Amino acid sequence: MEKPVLYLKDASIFQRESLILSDVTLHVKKGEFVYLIGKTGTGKSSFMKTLYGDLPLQKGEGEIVGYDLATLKESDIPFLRRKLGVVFQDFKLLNDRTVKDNLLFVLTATGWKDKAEMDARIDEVLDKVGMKTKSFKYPYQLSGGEQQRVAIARALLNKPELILADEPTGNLDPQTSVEVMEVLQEINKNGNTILMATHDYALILKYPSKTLKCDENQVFEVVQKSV
Ligand SMILES: Nc1ncnc2c1ncn2[C@@H]1O[C@H](COP(=O)(O)OP(=O)(O)OP(=O)(O)O)[C@@H](O)[C@H]1O
Repeated sequence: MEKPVLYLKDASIFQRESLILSDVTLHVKKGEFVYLIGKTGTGKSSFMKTLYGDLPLQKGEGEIVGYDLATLKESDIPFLRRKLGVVFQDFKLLNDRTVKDNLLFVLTATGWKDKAEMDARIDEVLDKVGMKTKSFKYPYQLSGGEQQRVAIARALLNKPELILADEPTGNLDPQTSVEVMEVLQEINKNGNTILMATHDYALILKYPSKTLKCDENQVFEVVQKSV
């Protein structure tokens, strides 16, 4: 059996001393699209932060893209993040540079050297999200949906083993949310594994997939009907 991209066993998620989620056990396999849902404050962001190394896993077992979360060191975090693509609600693009330069910044920071290879990779990821013709624009010249598509392209640059998307449609109107979701669906069809935190139930109904729910300090899988 192929090793899961992510697994947690009896894991607890804390914010300082407060227990946010306890006894979390789950697997995400290569190629899956998994939703993480739950009301505001139930711990979705804390859960995501633990996965990308922003919060330590203090109790239980966890492995993500080959990294042991319980023994993760500060110095491992940049390497872990290279194997993950993280997408945030507020896009987090650098406003003082163009789309292309936003992506070049990441490639340079992650050790790419060859200019032609960098250009080709940028073209490739922008093409995947339908933004190839806008590489010269500044983020503030783009709509929210376009900015999020650029952020998704940025997440794809280093061919991540897992994409973590924390409320990627949270700042977008319903129509634009669907457009961004179409991009994520397409990427998933091409083999990318995606874990997406959301409270947009309309999207889940439109694009049904495995769904984990945070509630009362627990995470459990729900069947679509009871979402
Ligand atoms: N930096 C922090 N320090 C202490 N407690 C925090 C911190 N961040 C979040 N919390 C608490 O942890 C709990 C879970 O918050 P979290 O942001 O993970 O929830 P969420 O489900 O992602 O909510 P939302 O949908 O509003 O982002 C909340 O009770 C919150 O008050």
